[in-house]
Amino acid sequence: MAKPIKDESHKDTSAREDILQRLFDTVQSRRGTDPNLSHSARLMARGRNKIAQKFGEEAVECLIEAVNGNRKELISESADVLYHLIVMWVDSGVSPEDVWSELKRREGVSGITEKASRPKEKLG
Ligand SMILES: N=c1c2ncn([C@@H]3O[C@H](COP(=O)(O)OP(=O)(O)OP(=O)(O)O)[C@@H](O)[C@H]3O)c2ncn1[C@@H]1O[C@H](COP(=O)(O)O)[C@@H](O)[C@H]1O
Repeated sequence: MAKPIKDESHKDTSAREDILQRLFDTVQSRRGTDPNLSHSARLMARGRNKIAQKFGEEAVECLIEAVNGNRKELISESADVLYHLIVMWVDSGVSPEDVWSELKRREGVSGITEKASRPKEKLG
């Protein structure tokens, strides 16, 4: 039998948001600095397509580790994905608060309920 659903939305997530916020602030501070001294600066200097390509590559590496059941490597690749996602946010002018707000807006709404409420596509 499936486990009952628990509401976890009351839990304090500030520590998790903190490290991502700090990483975001660091990457943002690297914008326009010497690409020889900062990997983030080098990546942003190479442009949005390169940033997106690197994010995609890291995401694929991450899913390969998940599919293969390699927990340790999945953790490492997940950190790479989050770093490259943050570089993409900085480059695109998206702040962590923008994303947290969207997640907060969705809190408590089951994906199943949300999907069922979408307008049905007309056939034919
Ligand atoms: N979390 C990370 C992080 N994760 C991965 N990487 C780097 O990402 C690079 C990925 O290497 P790849 O060979 O895959 O990519 P590439 O060098 O772009 O090469 P190509 O694929 O284009 O050939 C490596 O150099 C990693 O060290 C990171 N670089 C920086 N950070 C964080 O960002 C902060 C600022 O770093 P700098 O911008 O370098 O000062 C650091 O203090 C860290 O907290």
